[in-house]
Amino acid sequence: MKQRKMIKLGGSIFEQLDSRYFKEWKDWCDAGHELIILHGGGPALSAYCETLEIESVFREGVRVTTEEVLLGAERVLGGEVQSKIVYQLNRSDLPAVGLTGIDGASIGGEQRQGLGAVGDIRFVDKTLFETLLGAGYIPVVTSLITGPSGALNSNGDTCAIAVANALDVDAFELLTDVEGVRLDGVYQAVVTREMLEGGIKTNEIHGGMIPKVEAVIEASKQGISDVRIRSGKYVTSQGTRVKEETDERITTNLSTS
Ligand SMILES: Nc1ncnc2c1ncn2[C@@H]1O[C@H](COP(=O)(O)OP(=O)(O)O)[C@@H](O)[C@H]1O
Ligand SMILES: CC(=O)N[C@@H](CCC(=O)OP(=O)(O)O)C(=O)O
Repeated sequence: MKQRKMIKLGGSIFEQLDSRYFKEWKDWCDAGHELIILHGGGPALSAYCETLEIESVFREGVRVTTEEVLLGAERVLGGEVQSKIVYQLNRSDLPAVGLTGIDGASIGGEQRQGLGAVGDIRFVDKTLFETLLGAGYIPVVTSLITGPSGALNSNGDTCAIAVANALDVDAFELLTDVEGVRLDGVYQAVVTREMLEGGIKTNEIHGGMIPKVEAVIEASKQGISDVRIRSGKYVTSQGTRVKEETDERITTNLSTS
């Protein structure tokens, strides 16, 4: 049966992504399944800001987005980063189309108070994504969304789970620069939602890992069966899988190479 997978490609990883992922995705698509990619680009945006001597300020992993930072986000996330990803996919025989949440007013929201042009997602209109998927394309989306008076900057992980929910995906995978979620000092192969919530409370899960963990908790609550945070550096990494509530099996092996 045809399955649908959402991959969130972290900005921390896309420059060092294991090229064998393209083969994994090609095999997935060749088997008749569908793929949608949502990408960030936080480090590239911070580098752009540094060049212009704009300070990058984050509050709990969320970038304070002044008007000049927003312009940078449009240039860097929707421009430079996205075209590189789309180019690489096309070159790997994976037909990709780059989009933001402004295209087709596909992702919309409200401005969050106190952080400048940061957007909280209120709706996802899946029409454009479904049209592209139905025509055999891989939508490659970044987390700029439609606000009441222009573009707003959203967190990539939060955006990924919102789109994944709207598209009713079967698998939700976040690729980042670490091999999974570290709890009690160890990268975990399988975790429960309770373990993740505990890790946020104790602060062992912090910074950019917080929106990822919140996204996988939400994915698990929505009943998505295959939910994981995985290293983009090694295609062999199985990462951290969120245990299904009904699944009693515990996997202990965590492989990276
Ligand atoms: N408990 C944790 N386990 C793993 N990584 C963590 C944890 N807490 C914080 N992190 C940090 O989260 C980072 C990944 O988040 P982020 O840099 O935003 O990635 P991305 O650009 O892929 O979205 C890791 O590099 C790591 O430093
Ligand atoms: C509001 C907010 O924080 N937006 C993020 C969007 C990019 C992102 O999420 O990039 P990663 O996937 O690399 O973390 C930012 O400006 O950095």
